[in-house]
Amino acid sequence: MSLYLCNPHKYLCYPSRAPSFRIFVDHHRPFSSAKTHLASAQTPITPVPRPVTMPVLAVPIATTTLSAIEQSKRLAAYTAVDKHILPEHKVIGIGSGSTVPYVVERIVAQGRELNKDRVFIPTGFQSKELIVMSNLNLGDVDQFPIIDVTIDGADEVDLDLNCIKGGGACHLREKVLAEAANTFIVVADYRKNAEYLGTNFTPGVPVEVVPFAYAQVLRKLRDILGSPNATLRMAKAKAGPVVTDNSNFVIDAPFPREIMQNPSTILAKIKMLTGVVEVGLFCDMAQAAYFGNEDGSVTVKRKVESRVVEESILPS
Ligand SMILES: O=C[C@H](O)[C@H](O)[C@H](O)COP(=O)(O)O
Repeated sequence: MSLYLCNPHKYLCYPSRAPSFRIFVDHHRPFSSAKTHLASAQTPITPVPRPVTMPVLAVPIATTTLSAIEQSKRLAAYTAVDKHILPEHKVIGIGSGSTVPYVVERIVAQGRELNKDRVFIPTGFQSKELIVMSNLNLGDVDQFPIIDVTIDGADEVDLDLNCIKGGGACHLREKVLAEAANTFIVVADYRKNAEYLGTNFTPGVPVEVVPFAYAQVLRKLRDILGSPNATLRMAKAKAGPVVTDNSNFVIDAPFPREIMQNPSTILAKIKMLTGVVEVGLFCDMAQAAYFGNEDGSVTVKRKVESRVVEESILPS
């Protein structure tokens, strides 16, 4: 079998290893409806032009002087890519948020030769655009259900590497890609490195719900599960609620410290509410978290035989 990944900008097709038929990956369809086309080995390769001309390699990172927080995000992202995105890794999950553009920037810097045989799986609209605009090969998790490494941001990470995610409402796809990955790595600035979840990130646990069930889920979160201030997340520049990439709503449910000390317990309870699609608590999923610090060092927390060890990488 040959895998041909059509590059949307240069219209090149890259063959993979096993010969017998070709799979064409159409970069221009929304990833949710991406289709794989089978063709005989003799079929000519037909490029699919992007309907709108977009700049190549336009990873949206400010070129002006970076703030301390942005530098910390970049430091974490660069260090994690250097340690975990190795030449043998061919299927790579790309998370969402403001730290992830630095991940993509560092991957692009590994060079065309390494990246031409790789496929990158997005966790949402933002990361799909990042991948396409960086001239990397786009795939989806239904085509590549086993991912070598997924790197993603987090809203907060606790002592045991449990995470709150979903501040950008991407946690459903993010969790699927984290689960699909042999290695799931988190990158963040120093503000996200906490003892308990909910310490600095106070809006609460993001809960994706199907729209028609939101009122019932909200009521149960408030009255039964102990989050009296749970609220439906409202959009900033649109009247009405935030609508996710999967056409759902998001409830933010803050819980008191005693509940957040056992995130997997509350995760299971929320997940059992009918109408809940996914919960932004990632328990026991990350193998390592990289936190960029203001002094230029990186704090690394990683799992070693089910224990979490912490080390510091000092600025060179
Ligand atoms: O839904 C959004 C994601 O979970 C993000 O990865 C998370 O919000 C962290 O984003 P940032 O890197 O911007 O802090």
